[in-house]
Amino acid sequence: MVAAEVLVHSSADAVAEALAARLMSRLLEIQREPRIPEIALTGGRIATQAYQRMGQEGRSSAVDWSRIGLWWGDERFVPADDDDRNARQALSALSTLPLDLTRVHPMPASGDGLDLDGAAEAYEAELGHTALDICLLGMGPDGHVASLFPEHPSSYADGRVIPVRASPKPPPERTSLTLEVINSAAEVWFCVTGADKAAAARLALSGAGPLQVPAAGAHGRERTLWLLDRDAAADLPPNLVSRGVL
Ligand SMILES: O=C(O)[C@H](O)[C@@H](O)[C@H](O)[C@H](O)COP(=O)(O)O
Repeated sequence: MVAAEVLVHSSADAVAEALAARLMSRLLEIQREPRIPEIALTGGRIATQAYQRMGQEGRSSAVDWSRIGLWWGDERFVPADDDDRNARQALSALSTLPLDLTRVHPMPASGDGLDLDGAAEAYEAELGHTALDICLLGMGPDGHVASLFPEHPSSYADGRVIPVRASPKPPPERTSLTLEVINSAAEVWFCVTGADKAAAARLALSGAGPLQVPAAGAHGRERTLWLLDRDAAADLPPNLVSRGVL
């Protein structure tokens, strides 16, 4: 497994700014190969702030927004027009960009004609074995990533896309990629801010078990990047941060 790179920024805003800049730069690099980047997006405040920044600055960048595949790491199983939908938040932030919607793959919403199991199955079929270039992840204060929660059936489930019931964080019904898919991505990028994440960040970066701390089990094949603010990094061992590498 490649060592995690740990980068600490001065504030949550700086993490969002860095995430947006890094994403745009990496998208451009992949397009120049030339290839269509396939990216799994996350929900969460910082990622959404980064998407807003991309929505504002992206048009003047050299990124070809019509040649990007967008997927989601997890989704709340609520109606498509519910503001809680990760996809709705991201796509509203990115609405200024000329995305090719045939390459945009939100997870099914409730009311789309599928029950929760059917929604997970349909997304698994749609995703197939798409080679994800980057999987973005937030992390909850409990160490959850996507909708894989500690000591919860979601963290034990087999499969590539799973239905999640009785989520400890509302809403209770969700769909989620599993670690099998997340860890097949070339790169996994975490964006984690706030003092309430400090303990989980320490555990995740110190070899905790993935059933107890799902974030500990997420890593990219080629790169695992942690973008944190000072508050979230406060409990990390100093050697980890100063060397910048685990
Ligand atoms: O589906 C969800 O409930 C969220 O997407 C959640 O998984 C989020 O990514 C983390 O809780 C981090 O969120 P913040 O970055 O806003 O703290």
